[in-house]
Amino acid sequence: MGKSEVDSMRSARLDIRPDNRKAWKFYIGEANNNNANNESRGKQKVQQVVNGEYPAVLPPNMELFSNQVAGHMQDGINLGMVKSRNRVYKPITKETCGQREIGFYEQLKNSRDPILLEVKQHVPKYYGTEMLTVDGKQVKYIVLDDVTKDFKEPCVMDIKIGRRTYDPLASYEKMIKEDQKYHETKRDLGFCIPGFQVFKITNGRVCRYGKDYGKNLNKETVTDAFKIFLNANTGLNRTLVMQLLTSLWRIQNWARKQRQLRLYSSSLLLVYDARRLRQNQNKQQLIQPPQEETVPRSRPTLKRVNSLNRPMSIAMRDNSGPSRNTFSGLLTKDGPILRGPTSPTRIKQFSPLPERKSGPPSLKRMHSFQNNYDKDLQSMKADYVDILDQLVNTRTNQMWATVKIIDFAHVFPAENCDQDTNFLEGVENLVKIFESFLIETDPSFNENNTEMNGCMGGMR
Ligand SMILES: Nc1ncnc2c1ncn2[C@@H]1O[C@H](COP(=O)(O)OP(=O)(O)OP(=O)(O)O)[C@@H](O)[C@H]1O
Ligand SMILES: O=P(O)(O)O[C@@H]1[C@H](O)[C@H](O)[C@@H](OP(=O)(O)O)[C@H](OP(=O)(O)O)[C@H]1O
Repeated sequence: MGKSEVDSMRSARLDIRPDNRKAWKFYIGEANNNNANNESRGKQKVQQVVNGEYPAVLPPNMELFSNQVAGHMQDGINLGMVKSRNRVYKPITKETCGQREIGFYEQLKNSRDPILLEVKQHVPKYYGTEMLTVDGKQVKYIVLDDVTKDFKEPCVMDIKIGRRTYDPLASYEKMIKEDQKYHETKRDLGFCIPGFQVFKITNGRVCRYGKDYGKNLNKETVTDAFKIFLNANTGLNRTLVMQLLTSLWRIQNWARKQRQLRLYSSSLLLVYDARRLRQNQNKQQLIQPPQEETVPRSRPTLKRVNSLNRPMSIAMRDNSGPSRNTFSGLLTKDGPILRGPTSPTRIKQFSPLPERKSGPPSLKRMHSFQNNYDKDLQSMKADYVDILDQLVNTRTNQMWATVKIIDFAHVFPAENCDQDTNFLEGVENLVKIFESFLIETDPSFNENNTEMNGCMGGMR
């Protein structure tokens, strides 16, 4: 995104004086650091700035959830998410949708079905429902684990999955209304971005981007949105991208297998801790030689990699090679599962805190771009395994980024036992974008990319 675009969006910044009655969902720009985890801040202020800017009269120990980035907010008409300690409370305002969502969580709670047991790992923990008195009215809430609870500076992005975001019972008007929203990204990518917040690692300020920003994105500018979210202005962080991809690959793998659900209008919630990112970046700066620090990581030459068709998802590519041992997209606590010619195999026994013997994976493209590129991806994958090993198999507190599936208000049973392509395609496109970021974080990417640009100009 160019500076002028950022500036023009900044001009849309919302005045956060108490008498301002606009919801922050229209807000784009910087706000005070009103991190909900920062208990020293006044509750009243948090309630004014976030979640629709309408303070609600809440039960004691409850407050508006300041890390809510999308969905229905406290705005004078709708109720927003509230929180208490480590739990968030989602109000049931539409009876049918609410019952459907409760039904889904209850089904997960009681099921022994392997597919449901697997997806349970990717949804927030469910604590049942509770009645609360809000603004003098009795309201039923779904109680969930707050997925931002362990993060000091939670960066949160809501990505609504699917070209189609209405369910089979939607009215004609609802279908039209949904199809008109976030039109370009839904049509071209199968997902849209209704909102996100990011703590800038450079100054600790929180920036929020609402639905109006998301509705104007297209398949090119969506990359800018991700880079803003990932704090990439000082360079994309490889560990961050890898952690998010680890979750995304697992969700993708589940979505490829499952044949029993249709997830309409569900979201993937990407969360990470900017505090940990800052620490990680600082550590990197101490280890890396100074000249590497000055090399810009993101260059305009990324177009080829960012194409939705290329590269194919690494995990998808793996599934297509019957004669090779390849990453299946399935990670277990014992490490990634590889798919061989006959049966799934585990490529290596992971030991805690392994040492990387060689340097980071690199792309080498000397002659044919196509051939070497494919091989490069394969060999890079072996190196990713080392990183995955560190991320997945060691202490969980080393994880400071994850992805959860949320919002099951429009979940339906699958009628013909086939894939939920509407959900799957959105996830796969998202995975491809993050895989392109992973390649971009390869230390030798820029070097090789520059080499390639000399002889491959026509390819872009
Ligand atoms: N378990 C959770 N932990 C942390 N934040 C959450 C959690 N669940 C939801 N949120 C926050 O609340 C927002 C809205 O959640 P959700 O999509 O479930 O609500 P909704 O009102 O049904 O949304 P929509 O208007 O898209 O139907 C999310 O974007 C996210 O910021
Ligand atoms: O992103 P936007 O522009 O806010 O669009 C809203 C979004 O699609 C919600 O998912 C939807 O709620 P449901 O999922 O409950 O249908 C809501 O419908 P609503 O206006 O009927 O509440 C839409 O307005």
